Amino acid sequence: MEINTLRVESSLWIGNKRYRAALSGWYFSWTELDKKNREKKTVSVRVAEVIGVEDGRVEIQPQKKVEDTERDFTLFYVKRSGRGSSQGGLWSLGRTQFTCPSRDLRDQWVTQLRTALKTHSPSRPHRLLVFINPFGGKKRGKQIYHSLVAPLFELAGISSHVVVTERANQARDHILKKDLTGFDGVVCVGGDGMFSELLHGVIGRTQQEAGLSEHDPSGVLKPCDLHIGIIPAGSTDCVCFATVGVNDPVTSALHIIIGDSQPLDVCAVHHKSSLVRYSVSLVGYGFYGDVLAESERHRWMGPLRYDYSGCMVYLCNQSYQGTVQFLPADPGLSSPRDKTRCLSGCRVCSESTEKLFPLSDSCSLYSDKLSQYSNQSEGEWMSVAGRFKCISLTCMSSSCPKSPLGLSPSAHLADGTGDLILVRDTNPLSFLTYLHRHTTSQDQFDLPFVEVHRVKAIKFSLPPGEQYDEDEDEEKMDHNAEVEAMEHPDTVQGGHDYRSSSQQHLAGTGKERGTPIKSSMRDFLCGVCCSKPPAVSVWNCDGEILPHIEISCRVHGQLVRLFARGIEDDGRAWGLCEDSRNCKGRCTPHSR
Ligand SMILES: Nc1ncnc2c1ncn2[C@@H]1O[C@H](COP(=O)(O)OP(=O)(O)OP(=O)(O)O)[C@@H](O)[C@H]1O
Repeated sequence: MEINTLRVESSLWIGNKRYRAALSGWYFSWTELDKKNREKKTVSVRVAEVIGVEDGRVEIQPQKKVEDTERDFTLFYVKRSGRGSSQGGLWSLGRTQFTCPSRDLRDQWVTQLRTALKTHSPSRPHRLLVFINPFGGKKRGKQIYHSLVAPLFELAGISSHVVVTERANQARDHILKKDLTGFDGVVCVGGDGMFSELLHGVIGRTQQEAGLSEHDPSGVLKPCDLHIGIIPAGSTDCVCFATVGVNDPVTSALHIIIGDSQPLDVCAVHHKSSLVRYSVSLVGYGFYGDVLAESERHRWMGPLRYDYSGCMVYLCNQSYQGTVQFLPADPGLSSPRDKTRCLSGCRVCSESTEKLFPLSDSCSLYSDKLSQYSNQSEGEWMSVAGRFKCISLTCMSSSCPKSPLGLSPSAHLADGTGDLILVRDTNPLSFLTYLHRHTTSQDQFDLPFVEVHRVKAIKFSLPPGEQYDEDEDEEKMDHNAEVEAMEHPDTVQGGHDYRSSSQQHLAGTGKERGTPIKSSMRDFLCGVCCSKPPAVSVWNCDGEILPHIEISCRVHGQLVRLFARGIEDDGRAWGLCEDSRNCKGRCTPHSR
């Protein structure tokens, strides 16, 4: 065996087959040899994707079994198992047992592989703070973590501190208030609601420590160091799907272990001068707000409630008046209709990093950076007024299993912009065409009543003279919450109320609401049976109803980092890119 810093090579056996194994640079590979020493098939594993190397013959599933045979070692690594299927980004744990000619050689291989791992994969987490929502999705959070994820963390030498939540917002409060020294990241086992708790905790904590206010709508926020990991176990896992490409606990655990890092834009939503919420996927008014408000009344239906409510709200055929002002993003960088996809290693996003943080050198820590627009000139605001079926702002494609290309197929995860989609009032059939196109590969923006803009910020206001009395409604809302508590004491009990638990957490405002569904807005379905349709809708902010209608939103480029790498291009779904100016082989054109 030749050992130097560049290359390690020797014969190894897998079962009774002989291989030539080599560790060189970034790869460990083994090539099968026949009796005449001719090379057959080669398997190559990136060192950065090796999960662990163990002495002996080791199994970890269904439970850990170690047979400490002295000439064997076992390699665990990331295996891409979904190629060519609908599960493009699916990863599993690969395991290969090697037999060496001698014990000495076995020890040398194990040492060299472990050293290579440290050298080529320096940003792996060592200690994680894990929050499990025991009630999320099908209530399998604890089981998913302990049976699928914890054994992988143990194998990779990651120590984790686990908190099983007992109330809504416990994870957010823990991150905001407790000592987090020594943790390299926070992980949630749950759905989008749990992710949102971690998002608010991590952003709030970072701003607190930097002495920055979150309430100034045009303020600068500091990007967060602490990475967020998502183990999908909710009824809606859209953020996981949009950043990993698949909702699978093992795939997400493997991304966390190898220390993948995906920056993510975050939209801060303000009402006047106070922060309402942060969003990473959808801030939507009209149809999407109404569907959420309606679905809250049918929680007992489980995930089916969204389909049911979608049909009901569609039948109501509502539209709403308002004025949307927006600050366009630089059209020279990218456009929502350039037919590219933001995939792993996206060039538009990496070029945006230099633009977002021009003063920091690429090696410096994110903690030294402040998010964009701190001192850039803002550009000119534009304005569109009218009657809309829906108004949506999304910071990512918002793809999900039901809509594989998403709300805005060419949106980017980390370019500091969001896509504003305005769907003007139209007849029910045309609106159905718009909705249906989200489930196919047809262009939903290629319709005369739809416009889409890539933006840095937006403001929404009601028409002059039709200002909505939010204060009065808030009073009604509080009153309603009290009435509801009296009528249903079993469902509205302090912190243990699961039904109301997925509601508003207003980071930093100190204001938490009993129920966010405003009394006068609840009746929007009356359009079906009575003649007076409601004048206003509600905002759906990543699956939560906002307590305000007149809001402003600003996109903060790359404000947080996830343990993910974006959707990997499996060369199947999107075809090949040849000359698109923006993608250069990274953002490939989608199949339209
Ligand atoms: N122990 C708990 N009891 C009640 N609520 C909790 C608890 N832990 C977390 N929550 C809240 O539950 C909400 C929903 O959780 P999560 O997103 O994990 O599941 P989900 O099934 O996808 O939710 P939803 O159906 O609302 O999309 C979150 O907003 C979170 O704040």
